[in-house]
Amino acid sequence: MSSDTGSAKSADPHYEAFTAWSGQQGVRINGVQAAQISDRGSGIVAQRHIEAGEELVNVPTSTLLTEDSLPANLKSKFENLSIHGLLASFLASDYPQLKQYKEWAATWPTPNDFRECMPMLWPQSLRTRMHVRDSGKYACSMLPPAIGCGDWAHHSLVMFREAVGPGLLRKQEIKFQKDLETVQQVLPGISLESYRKDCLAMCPFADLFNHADEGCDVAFDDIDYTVTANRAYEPGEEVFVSYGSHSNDFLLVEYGFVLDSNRWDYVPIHDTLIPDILNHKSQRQKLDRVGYLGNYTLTSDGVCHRTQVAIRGLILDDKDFRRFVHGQENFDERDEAQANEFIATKVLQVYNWEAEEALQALKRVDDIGIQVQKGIMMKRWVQIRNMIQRAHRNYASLPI
Ligand SMILES: C[S@@+](CC[C@H](N)C(=O)[O-])C[C@H]1O[C@@H](n2cnc3c(N)ncnc32)[C@H](O)[C@@H]1O
Repeated sequence: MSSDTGSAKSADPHYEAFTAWSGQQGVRINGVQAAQISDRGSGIVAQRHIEAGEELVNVPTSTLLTEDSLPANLKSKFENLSIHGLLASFLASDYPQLKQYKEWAATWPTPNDFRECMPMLWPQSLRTRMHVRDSGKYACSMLPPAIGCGDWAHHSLVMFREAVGPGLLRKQEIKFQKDLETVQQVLPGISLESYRKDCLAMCPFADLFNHADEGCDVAFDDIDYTVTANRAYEPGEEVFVSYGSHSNDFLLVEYGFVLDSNRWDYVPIHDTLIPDILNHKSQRQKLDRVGYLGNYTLTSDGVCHRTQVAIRGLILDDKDFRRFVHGQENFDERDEAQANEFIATKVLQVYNWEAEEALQALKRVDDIGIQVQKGIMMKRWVQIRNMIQRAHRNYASLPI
């Protein structure tokens, strides 16, 4: 499930039975149906012309599978378990209450679907590689920096690894591991594979909508969950909702796919600023005092304003720095050129080098069992490289 250019065909019989079952639970479905979409499993398509503002799906809140719908004797067994953990324990268990979701469960992703798309389940050969440098061999990440743990291969960053916090994947793994340990103490027989089918709340039928960076309107209260058309749709067209304003790195770690076109996409560039800016106490304090410490990002349009401030902290004297922060800068071409030079060489060239290296290393991965995973990762690195190269045009006259 890796792209947003899929084509639709009718869903298999499981989905017909699930649609009928959803109707029996009180779910109203209007003008849309489940369909199989290449590269993203199932999805929802328009059955007929749909007008903007039409209600497409209405799900009674009482039919959602949430913490509240779990058996009391399951919940009472656990303290400090996340909702994800509780739901996963229920789905992995043999509680008789599970039987009522039989038609729904037949449409859930298989363990193999998870193995293919969720980085948490990818083998080490796709996560880490050894990088040889004059002074030795380093284990570095093949995952994009936002996802991995700061294990960059670039020489300017190797010595600052410790300063880089855990990436999105590591944070997810820490949470997962903590929940799993709690669950295994209480239910020692639980299988890891079934437990991994993780969730927060499950919403019958509406969960079939795939994500786009802009989608239908979703409203939710104590009574119902409704999806309303944000624009007109033609028959056969896929109808999306938005899971949130997420970057592709986040979508990859949490949902197992990246969008081809994502207006919310960015990459964090904190790490690349560590050697020159963030590793120096006085610079950190200076930025902290004005509220500009951390959260530095890059999009195809260039670095964010916070990054510009961080770099000005390095190249301007205190007086000019304060003026810059307050938007009263005395524009000086030399300062601008110095900042551009810093961005082009210290941020973008470093990141571009990392992307090229990771792509080369990924090309060499020839394990036949992980070609889908490799494809997703290469796609993400190519996106990152393109983002860097487009941004670079703003700061240098020659291409990277
Ligand atoms: C809520 S489900 C949507 C229904 C799902 N496609 C299915 O077959 O059951 C979310 C999952 O669908 C897939 N997905 C959603 N939007 C996608 C997209 N734009 N491109 C690729 N996969 C997508 C991802 O695997 C994601 O974890």
